[in-house]
Amino acid sequence: MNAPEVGGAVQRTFGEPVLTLENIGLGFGGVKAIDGVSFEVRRGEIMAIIGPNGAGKSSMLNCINGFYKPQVGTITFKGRTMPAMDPHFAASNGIARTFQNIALFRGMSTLDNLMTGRVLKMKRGFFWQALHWGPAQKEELENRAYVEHVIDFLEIQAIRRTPVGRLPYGLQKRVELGRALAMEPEILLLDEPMAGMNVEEKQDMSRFILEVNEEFGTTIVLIEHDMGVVMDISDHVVVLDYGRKIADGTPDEVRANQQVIDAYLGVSHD
Ligand SMILES: Nc1ncnc2c1ncn2[C@@H]1O[C@H](COP(=O)(O)OP(=O)(O)OP(=O)(O)O)[C@@H](O)[C@H]1O
Repeated sequence: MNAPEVGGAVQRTFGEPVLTLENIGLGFGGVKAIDGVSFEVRRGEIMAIIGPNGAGKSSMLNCINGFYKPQVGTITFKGRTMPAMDPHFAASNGIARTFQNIALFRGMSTLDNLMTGRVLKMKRGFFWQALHWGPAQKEELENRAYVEHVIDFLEIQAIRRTPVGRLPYGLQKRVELGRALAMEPEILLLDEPMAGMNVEEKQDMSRFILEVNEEFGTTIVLIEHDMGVVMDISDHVVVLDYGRKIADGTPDEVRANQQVIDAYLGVSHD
């Protein structure tokens, strides 16, 4: 990745596509949630999917992590071209996800929630874990060390033992990001990471997303309605409207696109 200065703004360029979606079509009964959408996600970029409510953004993330199966099109990931993503293949090959509505274990501590993000990394079976001995103990220590690293990185040391249900909303969102990071993702899917946050919480979350991208080299695909945030942190923006792609480019290109202004940017939304 390099970052030449272009007209004062830093324009980053990226390597090969890490994920390719081609002509994706997904319907629910008579509703076409996604209609012939294609795009590429390049390694190391921060990509945003934007568009009005019901445009198909969450459905798109659900196709990427294998939660939904498109009826049309292909997804290419890790050299495999598939009609639909297999959820286990996605998770075990580094696609992690956060949700629009926080999906944490509310009664469990921050630390324990983050440890659940390590489950796919645990190679030793239940027998060894139960014995808490030998290879299983070593593995647990390694997993714990990685989680501690994530806790330090997200500056949540003070809430490590707090049940997440007792935390304010902004911190719960940060813990959810932490659990996804604990999976050591190659691609991180964030569904409205700033929804419901105040200005200060949004600034913190933006900073963490940029730092995750920078320090862990994680490719990020996010859905977000706050256009200030999207235009500030994204390298690449795809715009959906009624399930169709209406624009695909840099934030500047998308901001200047008349169809995008008419469908989304020019109207009020939250
Ligand atoms: N599981 C489902 N069953 C039936 N219809 C669905 C399902 N998931 C999504 N849809 C429909 O597909 C369309 C696209 O929804 P989707 O949630 O992907 O849009 P979105 O752009 O993420 O919207 P928002 O910004 O409101 O979250 C909508 O008409 C929605 O009602």
